[in-house]
Amino acid sequence: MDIAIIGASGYAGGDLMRLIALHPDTELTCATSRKLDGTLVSKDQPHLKGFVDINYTNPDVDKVDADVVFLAVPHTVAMQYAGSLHSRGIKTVDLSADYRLPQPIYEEIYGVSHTAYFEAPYGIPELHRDEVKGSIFVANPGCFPTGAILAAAPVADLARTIIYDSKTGVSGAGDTVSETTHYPNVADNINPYKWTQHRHLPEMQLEISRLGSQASVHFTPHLVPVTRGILTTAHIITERPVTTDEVRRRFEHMYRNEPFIRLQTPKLGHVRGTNFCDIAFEVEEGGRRIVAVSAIDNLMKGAAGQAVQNMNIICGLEETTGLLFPAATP
Ligand SMILES: NC(=O)C1=CN([C@@H]2O[C@H](COP(=O)(O)OP(=O)(O)OC[C@H]3O[C@@H](n4cnc5c(N)ncnc54)[C@H](OP(=O)(O)O)[C@@H]3O)[C@@H](O)[C@H]2O)C=CC1
Ligand SMILES: CC(=O)N[C@@H](CCC(=O)OP(=O)(O)O)C(=O)O
Repeated sequence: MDIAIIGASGYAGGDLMRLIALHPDTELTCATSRKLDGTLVSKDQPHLKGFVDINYTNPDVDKVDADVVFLAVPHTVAMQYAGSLHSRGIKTVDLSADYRLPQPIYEEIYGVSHTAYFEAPYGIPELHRDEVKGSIFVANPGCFPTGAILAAAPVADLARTIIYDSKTGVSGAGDTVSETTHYPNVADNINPYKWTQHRHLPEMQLEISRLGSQASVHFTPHLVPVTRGILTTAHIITERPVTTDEVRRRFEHMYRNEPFIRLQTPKLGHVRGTNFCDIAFEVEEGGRRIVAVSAIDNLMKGAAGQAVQNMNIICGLEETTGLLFPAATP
């Protein structure tokens, strides 16, 4: 299958190229960057030398001819491309936020009018596999929501309140340097940000309610001095006392056939560079609080890895193709 990546020079685009190069059924035929138009990809991303030997091109979406297109451009930009791809029936996985939310919520949170809205499945395959399967356009979820939703999903309907506390690596901010991501401001530091109103909160709220839960959902992210990874601690306050056995049964049942969910102590080093989401939980004495923790790589299960998982599904391939490998650790 021919693959085009719009926004290939970014962090998510870079990981997509790595995965597409190793995938047995795909060939990268188009990798776009406006700033690097005409440059050999491996000159910009030397780790891909020997794996990707095409030049970046300027994006011209009406001329994109591929079996699958990945949109790895910022939110509000993806919608400029999505309408044309959708109407031409080209299979697309959008890594931006442009199709993750109902239009009115999107417009309120992102402060823009949506110019090419249509409904798309929310691409967490573990929760929406059948919808993804029947679609040609998938909204790949946000990185924080992926880890947060998977941590609480098996017990969401038991919850009265869910409080998410996440620690994220700096690559989540993309490859643009800002004061927040400047090395001396990140190193040896932990910085909370958007304490109560992060733009990913509505994604979490919506998915938790789709799981049959009335819980109120809260979220605070922290920037930590690592490059990749998100560790999320979910404090799940329950409506009634629960037991460890009951909670264990729920986690084991929901994730019994999921190749990318591993029920084991979550550590960033064990998922780095991979599409795995590691999850563990503990029930507080008295059974009124479940502490569930997840670890993902924000650029993999949080972006490019999950996008390839979704591509495999919409293309009728084995879901794990090109994605089953362990982390390099330590
Ligand atoms: N980083 C992460 O952990 C995650 C990122 N995402 C999402 O994936 C997408 C890409 O993120 P990330 O790789 O971090 O971002 P980067 O800033 O690292 O890369 C953005 C890419 O988009 C291109 N681009 C930017 N503006 C435009 C434009 N107006 N038209 C065409 N191309 C454009 C850039 O190249 P050029 O400017 O040269 O054209 C570059 O290739 C975003 O929507 C992001 O929110 C999702 C989950 C996690
Ligand atoms: C560290 C950092 O800045 N992280 C980003 C989220 C990562 C991301 O890319 O968000 P999407 O998945 O919606 O694209 C943030 O907090 O806004």
